[in-house]
Amino acid sequence: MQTEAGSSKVSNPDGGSGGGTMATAARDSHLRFVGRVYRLRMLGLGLGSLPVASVLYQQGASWWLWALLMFSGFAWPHLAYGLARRSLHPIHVEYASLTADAAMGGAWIALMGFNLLPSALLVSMMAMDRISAGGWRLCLKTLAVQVACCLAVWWMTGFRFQPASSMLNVAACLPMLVIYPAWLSVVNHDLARRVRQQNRQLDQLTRTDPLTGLANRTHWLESARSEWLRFQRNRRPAALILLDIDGFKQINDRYGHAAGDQLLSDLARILQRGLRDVDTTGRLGGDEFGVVLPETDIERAAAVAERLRLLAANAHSEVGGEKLTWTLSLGVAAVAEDIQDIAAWMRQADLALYRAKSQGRNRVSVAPGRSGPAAAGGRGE
Ligand SMILES: Nc1nc2c(ncn2[C@@H]2O[C@H](COP(=O)(O)OP(=O)(O)OP(=O)(O)O)[C@@H](O)[C@H]2O)c(=O)[nH]1
Repeated sequence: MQTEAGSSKVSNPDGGSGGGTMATAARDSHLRFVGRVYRLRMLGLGLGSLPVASVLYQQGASWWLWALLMFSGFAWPHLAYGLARRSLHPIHVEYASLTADAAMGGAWIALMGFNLLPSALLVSMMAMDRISAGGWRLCLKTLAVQVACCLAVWWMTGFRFQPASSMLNVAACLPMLVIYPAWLSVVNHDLARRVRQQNRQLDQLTRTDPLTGLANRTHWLESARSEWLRFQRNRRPAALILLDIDGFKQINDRYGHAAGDQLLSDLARILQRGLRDVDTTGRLGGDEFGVVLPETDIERAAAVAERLRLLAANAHSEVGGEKLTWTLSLGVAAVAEDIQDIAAWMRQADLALYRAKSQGRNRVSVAPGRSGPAAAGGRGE
Protein backbone atom coordinates (compact mmCIF):
# COMPACT_ATOMS: atom_id res chain seq x y z
CA MET A 1 0.00 0.00 0.00
CA GLN A 2 2.85 2.30 0.80
CA THR A 3 4.06 2.25 -2.77
CA GLU A 4 0.82 3.20 -4.38
CA ALA A 5 -0.01 5.75 -1.74
CA GLY A 6 3.43 7.25 -2.35
CA SER A 7 2.87 7.39 -6.09
CA SER A 8 0.11 9.91 -5.57
CA LYS A 9 2.75 12.51 -4.88
CA VAL A 10 4.22 12.36 -8.36
CA SER A 11 1.19 11.55 -10.44
CA ASN A 12 -1.30 14.06 -11.66
CA PRO A 13 -4.89 12.88 -11.38
CA ASP A 14 -6.08 15.94 -13.31
CA GLY A 15 -4.02 14.88 -16.28
CA GLY A 16 -2.69 18.45 -16.47
CA SER A 17 0.82 17.99 -17.75
CA GLY A 18 1.13 14.20 -17.84
CA GLY A 19 -1.71 13.67 -20.32
CA GLY A 20 -4.85 11.51 -20.13
CA THR A 21 -3.11 8.14 -20.10
CA MET A 22 -0.96 9.03 -17.12
CA ALA A 23 -3.93 10.42 -15.25
CA THR A 24 -5.93 7.24 -15.95
CA ALA A 25 -3.05 5.03 -14.82
CA ALA A 26 -2.67 7.10 -11.63
CA ARG A 27 -6.40 6.90 -10.94
CA ASP A 28 -6.40 3.12 -11.51
CA SER A 29 -3.49 2.78 -9.12
CA HIS A 30 -5.28 4.95 -6.53
CA LEU A 31 -8.47 2.92 -6.91
CA ARG A 32 -6.50 -0.28 -6.30
CA PHE A 33 -5.16 1.30 -3.12
CA VAL A 34 -8.70 2.31 -2.13
CA GLY A 35 -9.90 -1.27 -2.77
CA ARG A 36 -7.17 -2.72 -0.60
CA VAL A 37 -7.88 -0.31 2.26
CA TYR A 38 -11.60 -1.12 1.92
CA ARG A 39 -11.01 -4.83 2.49
CA LEU A 40 -8.71 -4.13 5.43
CA ARG A 41 -11.15 -1.61 6.90
CA MET A 42 -14.06 -4.04 6.67
CA LEU A 43 -12.08 -6.69 8.49
CA GLY A 44 -10.38 -4.36 10.99
CA LEU A 45 -13.45 -2.37 11.99
CA GLY A 46 -15.65 -5.46 11.99
CA LEU A 47 -13.31 -7.34 14.32
CA GLY A 48 -12.58 -4.17 16.31
CA SER A 49 -16.29 -3.83 17.08
CA LEU A 50 -16.18 -6.98 19.21
CA PRO A 51 -14.03 -5.66 22.09
CA VAL A 52 -15.91 -2.34 22.01
CA ALA A 53 -19.23 -4.23 22.13
CA SER A 54 -18.00 -6.23 25.13
CA VAL A 55 -17.29 -3.00 27.02
CA LEU A 56 -20.60 -1.39 25.97
CA TYR A 57 -22.40 -4.52 27.15
CA GLN A 58 -20.74 -4.28 30.58
CA GLN A 59 -21.58 -0.59 30.77
CA GLY A 60 -25.22 -1.23 29.84
CA ALA A 61 -24.76 1.40 27.11
CA SER A 62 -27.69 3.28 25.60
CA TRP A 63 -29.16 2.33 22.20
CA TRP A 64 -27.54 5.26 20.37
CA LEU A 65 -24.04 4.04 21.33
CA TRP A 66 -24.93 0.61 19.95
CA ALA A 67 -26.23 2.27 16.79
CA LEU A 68 -23.02 4.26 16.53
CA LEU A 69 -21.00 1.06 16.90
CA MET A 70 -22.99 -0.65 14.17
CA PHE A 71 -22.40 2.32 11.91
CA SER A 72 -18.66 2.62 12.53
CA GLY A 73 -18.04 -1.13 12.48
CA PHE A 74 -20.20 -2.26 9.59
CA ALA A 75 -21.63 0.64 7.55
CA TRP A 76 -18.71 3.08 7.51
CA PRO A 77 -16.30 0.86 5.49
CA HIS A 78 -18.83 0.69 2.62
CA LEU A 79 -19.61 4.39 2.83
CA ALA A 80 -15.90 5.33 2.78
CA TYR A 81 -15.32 3.04 -0.19
CA GLY A 82 -18.25 4.46 -2.13
CA LEU A 83 -17.15 8.05 -1.45
CA ALA A 84 -13.59 7.37 -2.61
CA ARG A 85 -14.67 5.50 -5.73
CA ARG A 86 -17.05 8.23 -6.80
CA SER A 87 -14.55 11.00 -6.17
CA LEU A 88 -12.38 12.59 -8.85
CA HIS A 89 -9.52 12.29 -6.36
CA PRO A 90 -9.97 8.90 -4.68
CA ILE A 91 -6.62 9.08 -2.93
CA HIS A 92 -7.49 12.35 -1.17
CA VAL A 93 -10.85 10.99 -0.03
CA GLU A 94 -9.15 7.81 1.16
CA TYR A 95 -6.67 9.74 3.29
CA ALA A 96 -9.56 11.75 4.76
CA SER A 97 -11.32 8.45 5.57
CA LEU A 98 -8.17 7.07 7.20
CA THR A 99 -8.10 10.18 9.37
CA ALA A 100 -11.80 9.66 10.19
CA ASP A 101 -10.98 6.04 11.19
CA ALA A 102 -8.40 7.36 13.62
CA ALA A 103 -10.85 9.92 15.02
CA MET A 104 -13.49 7.23 15.56
CA GLY A 105 -10.89 4.99 17.21
CA GLY A 106 -10.00 7.81 19.62
CA ALA A 107 -13.68 8.41 20.39
CA TRP A 108 -14.31 4.73 21.14
CA ILE A 109 -11.33 4.59 23.49
CA ALA A 110 -12.80 7.47 25.52
CA LEU A 111 -16.32 5.97 25.36
CA MET A 112 -14.91 2.70 26.74
CA GLY A 113 -13.46 4.66 29.68
CA PHE A 114 -9.95 3.60 28.59
CA ASN A 115 -10.65 -0.08 29.19
CA LEU A 116 -7.05 -1.20 28.99
CA LEU A 117 -6.86 -4.17 26.62
CA PRO A 118 -9.47 -3.08 24.03
CA SER A 119 -7.99 0.45 24.01
CA ALA A 120 -4.41 -0.77 23.55
CA LEU A 121 -5.59 -3.14 20.83
CA LEU A 122 -7.38 -0.36 18.92
CA VAL A 123 -4.34 1.94 19.15
CA SER A 124 -1.85 -0.68 18.02
CA MET A 125 -3.97 -2.13 15.18
CA MET A 126 -4.77 1.34 13.85
CA ALA A 127 -1.10 2.35 14.02
CA MET A 128 -0.17 -0.82 12.10
CA ASP A 129 -2.81 -0.02 9.54
CA ARG A 130 -1.66 3.59 9.07
CA ILE A 131 2.01 2.67 8.80
CA SER A 132 1.18 0.03 6.24
CA ALA A 133 -0.97 2.48 4.22
CA GLY A 134 1.14 5.62 4.37
CA GLY A 135 4.23 5.18 6.54
CA TRP A 136 5.19 6.93 9.75
CA ARG A 137 4.05 10.35 8.56
CA LEU A 138 0.45 9.27 8.07
CA CYS A 139 0.60 7.36 11.35
CA LEU A 140 1.77 10.39 13.35
CA LYS A 141 -0.61 12.77 11.61
CA THR A 142 -3.63 10.57 12.30
CA LEU A 143 -2.40 9.81 15.83
CA ALA A 144 -2.67 13.50 16.63
CA VAL A 145 -6.29 13.51 15.39
CA GLN A 146 -6.95 10.32 17.36
CA VAL A 147 -5.62 11.83 20.60
CA ALA A 148 -7.52 15.10 20.07
CA CYS A 149 -10.78 13.30 19.38
CA CYS A 150 -10.25 10.98 22.33
CA LEU A 151 -9.70 13.90 24.72
CA ALA A 152 -12.71 15.80 23.36
CA VAL A 153 -15.06 12.81 23.81
CA TRP A 154 -13.54 12.05 27.21
CA TRP A 155 -14.30 15.59 28.30
CA MET A 156 -17.87 15.37 26.90
CA THR A 157 -18.51 12.11 28.78
CA GLY A 158 -17.30 13.42 32.13
CA PHE A 159 -13.76 11.99 32.18
CA ARG A 160 -14.91 8.42 32.87
CA PHE A 161 -11.93 6.17 33.63
CA GLN A 162 -12.51 2.39 33.98
CA PRO A 163 -9.27 0.73 32.83
CA ALA A 164 -9.86 -2.79 34.26
CA SER A 165 -10.40 -5.38 31.51
CA SER A 166 -12.64 -8.34 32.29
CA MET A 167 -12.31 -11.88 30.91
CA LEU A 168 -15.14 -11.01 28.49
CA ASN A 169 -13.10 -8.06 27.17
CA VAL A 170 -10.01 -10.28 26.77
CA ALA A 171 -11.99 -12.93 24.89
CA ALA A 172 -13.56 -10.29 22.63
CA CYS A 173 -10.10 -8.99 21.74
CA LEU A 174 -8.79 -12.38 20.64
CA PRO A 175 -10.28 -12.59 17.11
CA MET A 176 -8.78 -9.22 16.18
CA LEU A 177 -5.51 -10.00 17.89
CA VAL A 178 -5.10 -13.20 15.90
CA ILE A 179 -6.72 -12.52 12.54
CA TYR A 180 -5.95 -8.90 11.71
CA PRO A 181 -2.11 -8.89 11.92
CA ALA A 182 -2.01 -12.14 9.93
CA TRP A 183 -4.24 -10.68 7.23
CA LEU A 184 -2.21 -7.45 7.11
CA SER A 185 0.99 -9.47 6.71
CA VAL A 186 -0.55 -11.41 3.83
CA VAL A 187 -1.57 -8.17 2.09
CA ASN A 188 1.88 -6.60 2.61
CA HIS A 189 3.67 -9.74 1.48
CA ASP A 190 1.56 -9.86 -1.68
CA LEU A 191 2.32 -6.22 -2.38
CA ALA A 192 6.06 -6.68 -1.83
CA ARG A 193 6.00 -9.66 -4.21
CA ARG A 194 4.26 -7.58 -6.88
CA VAL A 195 6.77 -4.74 -6.45
CA ARG A 196 9.66 -7.21 -6.84
CA GLN A 197 8.04 -8.62 -9.97
CA GLN A 198 7.56 -5.15 -11.45
CA ASN A 199 11.16 -4.25 -10.65
CA ARG A 200 12.30 -7.37 -12.50
CA GLN A 201 10.17 -6.41 -15.51
CA LEU A 202 11.53 -2.86 -15.39
CA ASP A 203 15.07 -4.18 -15.18
CA GLN A 204 14.40 -6.42 -18.18
CA LEU A 205 12.97 -3.47 -20.14
CA THR A 206 15.99 -1.29 -19.45
CA ARG A 207 18.28 -4.04 -20.76
CA THR A 208 16.35 -5.01 -23.87
CA ASP A 209 15.96 -3.63 -27.36
CA PRO A 210 12.17 -3.36 -27.78
CA LEU A 211 12.06 -4.31 -31.48
CA THR A 212 14.21 -7.44 -31.43
CA GLY A 213 14.13 -8.51 -27.79
CA LEU A 214 17.94 -8.71 -27.83
CA ALA A 215 20.21 -6.91 -25.38
CA ASN A 216 20.31 -3.17 -25.97
CA ARG A 217 23.55 -1.31 -26.56
CA THR A 218 24.18 -0.50 -22.89
CA HIS A 219 23.62 -4.04 -21.69
CA TRP A 220 25.62 -5.50 -24.55
CA LEU A 221 28.57 -3.20 -23.80
CA GLU A 222 28.43 -4.30 -20.13
CA SER A 223 28.72 -7.87 -21.27
CA ALA A 224 31.65 -7.05 -23.60
CA ARG A 225 33.32 -5.17 -20.79
CA SER A 226 33.01 -8.07 -18.38
CA GLU A 227 34.71 -10.35 -20.96
CA TRP A 228 37.49 -7.78 -21.40
CA LEU A 229 37.94 -7.70 -17.61
CA ARG A 230 38.01 -11.49 -17.45
CA PHE A 231 40.80 -11.45 -20.03
CA GLN A 232 42.70 -8.91 -17.91
CA ARG A 233 42.37 -11.09 -14.81
CA ASN A 234 42.65 -14.64 -16.16
CA ARG A 235 43.71 -14.30 -19.78
CA ARG A 236 40.54 -16.12 -20.85
CA PRO A 237 39.92 -15.72 -24.60
CA ALA A 238 36.91 -13.86 -25.95
CA ALA A 239 35.85 -12.32 -29.25
CA LEU A 240 33.45 -9.72 -30.58
CA ILE A 241 31.51 -9.87 -33.82
CA LEU A 242 29.99 -6.67 -35.19
CA LEU A 243 27.58 -7.21 -38.05
CA ASP A 244 25.43 -5.07 -40.26
CA ILE A 245 22.78 -5.78 -42.92
CA ASP A 246 24.03 -4.95 -46.41
CA GLY A 247 22.12 -2.19 -48.20
CA PHE A 248 19.55 -1.91 -45.44
CA LYS A 249 18.78 1.66 -46.39
CA GLN A 250 17.68 0.57 -49.89
CA ILE A 251 15.49 -2.17 -48.40
CA ASN A 252 13.88 0.41 -46.12
CA ASP A 253 13.43 2.85 -49.00
CA ARG A 254 12.00 0.24 -51.35
CA TYR A 255 9.77 -1.83 -49.05
CA GLY A 256 9.08 0.60 -46.22
CA HIS A 257 10.13 0.98 -42.62
CA ALA A 258 7.80 -1.82 -41.40
CA ALA A 259 9.47 -4.29 -43.77
CA GLY A 260 12.84 -3.10 -42.49
CA ASP A 261 11.67 -3.71 -38.92
CA GLN A 262 10.57 -7.20 -39.83
CA LEU A 263 13.95 -7.91 -41.35
CA LEU A 264 15.66 -6.74 -38.16
CA SER A 265 13.46 -9.12 -36.14
CA ASP A 266 14.21 -11.98 -38.55
CA LEU A 267 17.92 -11.31 -38.18
CA ALA A 268 17.59 -11.34 -34.37
CA ARG A 269 15.93 -14.78 -34.58
CA ILE A 270 18.69 -16.08 -36.85
CA LEU A 271 21.37 -14.84 -34.47
CA GLN A 272 19.64 -16.39 -31.45
CA ARG A 273 19.28 -19.72 -33.25
CA GLY A 274 22.87 -19.70 -34.50
CA LEU A 275 24.61 -18.90 -31.21
CA ARG A 276 25.20 -20.47 -27.82
CA ASP A 277 23.30 -19.44 -24.72
CA VAL A 278 26.47 -18.00 -23.22
CA ASP A 279 26.95 -15.62 -26.15
CA THR A 280 25.41 -12.18 -25.75
CA THR A 281 23.70 -10.81 -28.83
CA GLY A 282 22.68 -7.18 -28.87
CA ARG A 283 21.32 -4.55 -31.20
CA LEU A 284 23.72 -1.65 -31.08
CA GLY A 285 21.57 0.72 -33.13
CA GLY A 286 19.92 0.88 -36.56
CA ASP A 287 20.90 -2.28 -38.47
CA GLU A 288 24.10 -2.87 -36.50
CA PHE A 289 24.27 -5.86 -34.16
CA GLY A 290 26.99 -7.26 -31.94
CA VAL A 291 27.86 -10.63 -30.46
CA VAL A 292 30.09 -11.23 -27.44
CA LEU A 293 31.63 -14.70 -27.57
CA PRO A 294 33.17 -15.79 -24.25
CA GLU A 295 35.85 -18.51 -24.20
CA THR A 296 36.31 -18.19 -27.95
CA ASP A 297 39.57 -17.62 -29.81
CA ILE A 298 39.82 -15.72 -33.07
CA GLU A 299 39.68 -18.79 -35.35
CA ARG A 300 36.53 -20.13 -33.72
CA ALA A 301 34.97 -16.65 -33.69
CA ALA A 302 35.67 -16.29 -37.43
CA ALA A 303 34.02 -19.68 -38.00
CA VAL A 304 30.98 -18.57 -35.99
CA ALA A 305 30.78 -15.35 -38.01
CA GLU A 306 30.96 -17.31 -41.25
CA ARG A 307 28.16 -19.58 -40.04
CA LEU A 308 26.00 -16.54 -39.26
CA ARG A 309 26.76 -15.07 -42.67
CA LEU A 310 25.62 -18.28 -44.36
CA LEU A 311 22.50 -18.58 -42.19
CA ALA A 312 21.49 -15.04 -43.19
CA ALA A 313 22.37 -15.50 -46.86
CA ASN A 314 20.24 -18.66 -47.03
CA ALA A 315 17.31 -17.19 -45.16
CA HIS A 316 14.63 -14.89 -46.51
CA SER A 317 12.04 -12.51 -45.12
CA GLU A 318 8.41 -12.44 -46.26
CA VAL A 319 7.59 -8.86 -47.15
CA GLY A 320 4.10 -8.18 -48.55
CA GLY A 321 3.92 -11.70 -50.00
CA GLU A 322 7.35 -11.29 -51.58
CA LYS A 323 10.41 -13.33 -50.58
CA LEU A 324 13.24 -10.96 -49.77
CA THR A 325 16.80 -12.21 -49.48
CA TRP A 326 19.52 -10.21 -47.81
CA THR A 327 23.11 -10.54 -46.65
CA LEU A 328 25.35 -9.56 -43.75
CA SER A 329 28.82 -8.11 -43.40
CA LEU A 330 30.69 -9.10 -40.26
CA GLY A 331 33.82 -7.92 -38.47
CA VAL A 332 35.55 -10.10 -35.87
CA ALA A 333 38.08 -9.08 -33.22
CA ALA A 334 39.52 -11.11 -30.36
CA VAL A 335 40.62 -9.56 -27.11
CA ALA A 336 44.41 -9.27 -26.82
CA GLU A 337 47.05 -7.80 -24.53
CA ASP A 338 47.49 -4.68 -26.63
CA ILE A 339 43.78 -3.86 -26.46
CA GLN A 340 43.68 -1.25 -23.71
CA ASP A 341 39.96 -0.95 -23.14
CA ILE A 342 36.56 -1.91 -24.45
CA ALA A 343 36.49 1.08 -26.83
CA ALA A 344 39.73 -0.14 -28.47
CA TRP A 345 38.28 -3.65 -28.79
CA MET A 346 35.13 -2.27 -30.40
CA ARG A 347 37.25 -0.16 -32.73
CA GLN A 348 39.10 -3.27 -33.93
CA ALA A 349 35.84 -5.08 -34.67
CA ASP A 350 34.40 -1.97 -36.30
CA LEU A 351 37.42 -1.60 -38.58
CA ALA A 352 37.08 -5.24 -39.57
CA LEU A 353 33.39 -4.68 -40.35
CA TYR A 354 34.28 -1.60 -42.40
CA ARG A 355 36.81 -3.70 -44.30
CA ALA A 356 34.19 -6.38 -45.03
CA LYS A 357 31.90 -3.66 -46.40
CA SER A 358 34.58 -2.02 -48.50
CA GLN A 359 35.72 -5.38 -49.90
CA GLY A 360 32.31 -6.01 -51.39
CA ARG A 361 29.93 -6.90 -48.48
CA ASN A 362 28.42 -10.33 -47.66
CA ARG A 363 31.68 -11.39 -46.07
CA VAL A 364 33.53 -11.84 -42.80
CA SER A 365 36.63 -9.82 -41.99
CA VAL A 366 38.91 -10.59 -39.06
CA ALA A 367 40.80 -7.82 -37.28
CA PRO A 368 44.58 -8.11 -37.52
CA GLY A 369 45.95 -9.10 -34.16
CA ARG A 370 48.43 -11.32 -32.43
CA SER A 371 46.89 -14.23 -34.23
CA GLY A 372 47.90 -12.95 -37.65
CA PRO A 373 47.15 -10.44 -40.39
CA ALA A 374 43.71 -9.29 -41.46
CA ALA A 375 41.71 -11.99 -43.20
CA ALA A 376 38.46 -11.99 -45.08
CA GLY A 377 36.03 -14.83 -45.56
CA GLY A 378 34.60 -15.38 -49.03
CA ARG A 379 31.08 -14.92 -50.23
CA GLY A 380 30.35 -18.57 -49.95
CA GLU A 381 27.87 -18.59 -52.87
N1 LIG B 1 13.26 -0.20 -40.42
C1 LIG B 1 14.16 0.38 -39.63
N2 LIG B 1 15.17 1.08 -40.14
C2 LIG B 1 16.08 1.63 -39.34
C3 LIG B 1 15.97 1.51 -37.95
N3 LIG B 1 17.04 2.15 -37.39
C4 LIG B 1 17.76 2.66 -38.40
N4 LIG B 1 17.19 2.35 -39.60
C5 LIG B 1 17.65 2.68 -40.93
O1 LIG B 1 18.73 1.84 -41.22
C6 LIG B 1 19.44 2.43 -42.31
C7 LIG B 1 20.91 2.20 -42.13
O2 LIG B 1 21.53 2.64 -43.26
P1 LIG B 1 23.09 2.63 -43.46
O3 LIG B 1 23.75 2.89 -42.14
O4 LIG B 1 23.38 3.57 -44.58
O5 LIG B 1 23.40 1.17 -43.80
P2 LIG B 1 23.14 0.34 -45.12
O6 LIG B 1 22.10 0.90 -46.00
O7 LIG B 1 22.91 -1.04 -44.63
O8 LIG B 1 24.50 0.45 -45.84
P3 LIG B 1 25.74 -0.48 -45.65
O9 LIG B 1 25.79 -0.76 -44.18
O10 LIG B 1 26.91 0.28 -46.14
O11 LIG B 1 25.49 -1.74 -46.43
C8 LIG B 1 19.04 3.89 -42.34
O12 LIG B 1 18.24 4.12 -43.48
C9 LIG B 1 18.17 4.06 -41.09
O13 LIG B 1 17.12 4.99 -41.30
C10 LIG B 1 14.86 0.77 -37.42
O14 LIG B 1 14.68 0.62 -36.20
N5 LIG B 1 13.99 0.23 -38.28
